[in-house]
Amino acid sequence: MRPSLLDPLFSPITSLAGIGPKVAVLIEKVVPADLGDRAARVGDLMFVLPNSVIDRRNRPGIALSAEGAIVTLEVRIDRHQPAPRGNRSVPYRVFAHDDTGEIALTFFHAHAAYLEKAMPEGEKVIVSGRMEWFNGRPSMVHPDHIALASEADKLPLVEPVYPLTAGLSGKVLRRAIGQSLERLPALPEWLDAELMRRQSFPDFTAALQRVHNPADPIDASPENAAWRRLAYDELLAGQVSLALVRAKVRKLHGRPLTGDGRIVNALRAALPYQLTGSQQTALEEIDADLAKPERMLRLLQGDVGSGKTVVALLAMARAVEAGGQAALMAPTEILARQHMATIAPLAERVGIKVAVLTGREKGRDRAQTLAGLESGEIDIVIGTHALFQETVAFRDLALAVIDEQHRFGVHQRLAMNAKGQAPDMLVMTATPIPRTLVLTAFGDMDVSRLTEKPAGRQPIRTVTLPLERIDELVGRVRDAVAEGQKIYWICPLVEESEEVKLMSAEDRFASLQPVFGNRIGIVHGRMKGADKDEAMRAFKAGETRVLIATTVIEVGVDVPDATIMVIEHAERFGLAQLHQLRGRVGRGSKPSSCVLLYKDPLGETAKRRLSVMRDTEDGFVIAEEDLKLRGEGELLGTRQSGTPGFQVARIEAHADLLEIARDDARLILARDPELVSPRGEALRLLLYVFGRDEAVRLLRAG
Ligand SMILES: Nc1ncnc2c1ncn2[C@@H]1O[C@H](COP(=O)(O)OP(=O)(O)OP(=O)(O)O)[C@@H](O)[C@H]1O
Repeated sequence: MRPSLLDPLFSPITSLAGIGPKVAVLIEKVVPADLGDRAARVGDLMFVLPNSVIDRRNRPGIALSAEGAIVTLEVRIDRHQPAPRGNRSVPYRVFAHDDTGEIALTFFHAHAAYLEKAMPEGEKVIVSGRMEWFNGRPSMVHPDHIALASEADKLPLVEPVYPLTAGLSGKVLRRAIGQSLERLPALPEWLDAELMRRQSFPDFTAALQRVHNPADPIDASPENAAWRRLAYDELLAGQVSLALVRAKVRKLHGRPLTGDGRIVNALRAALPYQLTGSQQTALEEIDADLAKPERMLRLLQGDVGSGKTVVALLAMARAVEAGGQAALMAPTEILARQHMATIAPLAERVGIKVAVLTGREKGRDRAQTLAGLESGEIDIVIGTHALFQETVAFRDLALAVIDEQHRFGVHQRLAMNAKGQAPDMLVMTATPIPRTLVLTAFGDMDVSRLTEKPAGRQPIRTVTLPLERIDELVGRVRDAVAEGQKIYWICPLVEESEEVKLMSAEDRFASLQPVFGNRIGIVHGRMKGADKDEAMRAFKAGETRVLIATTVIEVGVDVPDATIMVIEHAERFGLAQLHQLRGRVGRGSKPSSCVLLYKDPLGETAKRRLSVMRDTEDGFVIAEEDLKLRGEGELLGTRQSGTPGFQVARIEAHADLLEIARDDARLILARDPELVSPRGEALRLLLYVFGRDEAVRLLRAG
């Protein structure tokens, strides 16, 4: 049971002043925690850390302020010049001066009453914002801060800048974060005093305060002791939790799984292709693990399109051959059904019975599947997380395959499994993460890598095209359809509150339908499950040739004869996502291409991302570039800043802490395996603070 001390951090953010359900949805987008199905909590807000700071200590005076610089000015207000009635293009101007010169403070669509109150004529006022020159005269358009000189202490000197999303203002977010810090209870120290001294770590609360209320820009940087302290806490929580999971998982006895090869060989013979060398090697490694009496905990890592599914299938076939059952858990419903569609025909040819189980299976079908799993009549079940969350009883689950694609946080699921039966575990990931990250995200699992693509694949030709030239593109797509090709056309998710006008998937569908008639389909997240299935089926079968889609198709969708991928507003997507999306084509033997449609003007980071995409198809190279470009925070709706799987730690800045945390965790658990000493008790709190509840539950009296 979670100590009630922590309750304030676990209440929903809507319990904060000024946060209604709508704002809450926006805040959930910038919260770095992997929220999964849950709503954001007050405690998640503490870890929304600044991307950068604005230094407002620069007070050069009007005449000496450089154009474009952020400055703070103490001025006397001379005169208000309201905008003329009925002409909204002329701004409201406030003229003011200091000892060095004069300035015009400019406001569009201004609220006159507010401005008069904030800047009374004749008064001294402090304004802070970006200096501009207009018609040769100093001006400031919409100062960020305005305060009477007598209330100067209300102005932040160094202001943190947080990641934002359309519709969410920095002010609202800052207030919410401020409230979360106020609710933080006094917590006992969980770190070793000697380590804190050596690293100059402040205590947890002080560290959060310093990062959110920097007195100097350095206070809010990841290299600073305050941020490093928080990163260390997170890494330690991760390492302790992994160590706990591992200890429990390994304790549960496994059993050797071997077979006579009858089913596996028949399956291999039924495949329409030869396995690649690395598929072959991965299977040998898996077979060797399965044959051992200990439990298998293996990660199968392979870039998009490298052919992980068939490896999973053959591993599951081995488990079945050995007399057990197997389960495959997919990250999305579409993917679960797709796996079902590819696996079922092959499996049935060799006498394996397969069923699908997701939240959508209801009534008699569901009851039948559940009964089949319990009796052992069903050999392999494919589903979503519903598989493990519910009380699905197996006769004898021998192997669980978890298709993580590019999600992280697998040890929650491992922990869940540590309680029940003790199946061998194979985790599949398409994220080409560097070794250090494998260690932190997955612990010391054994790793198999698919390093080559199936034979006969051709490179994908990637081009970038400005949105204005969309007509040319439509012409080319029309030709491609006439030749019998299949085209994905991806549109970004659009929020209702979005100010910038973007084409949504539905708008794009409507605009292209006159061109393509009944050869065009659409699939997006808000459609009903059955409609999504139908759209995918029609595209797969070739009834539709152009599929307009949102990123619901990003993960793992496999239509091998699709050859063109159009990504609209490519500048809005992260590199990892672009790579995943592009990986939907180039999966067969025909040449494929990817068109990145972008809207000018492109920011520096976006430009860089698109050029990386043009230059390489190598997932590892892309992952590394991605890490470098992260944190620049110009993306919408995606958690961009930081290292995937972490809220606070940045692998570039904190890699040195990782090893220390790992050794620390080992030492702690060697001395106090159930975390019952005073420090152990404090560490339990740390685990909760970083969302490692599953790990605490594995402890005695957890
Ligand atoms: N050895 C092989 N030779 C030829 N084709 C193969 C081979 N292995 C797999 N394939 C085919 O390659 C395609 C991609 O395989 P699969 O869907 O398993 O990829 P994946 O690794 O899951 O990639 P992603 O992460 O992009 O979903 C499938 O159409 C599959 O049938």
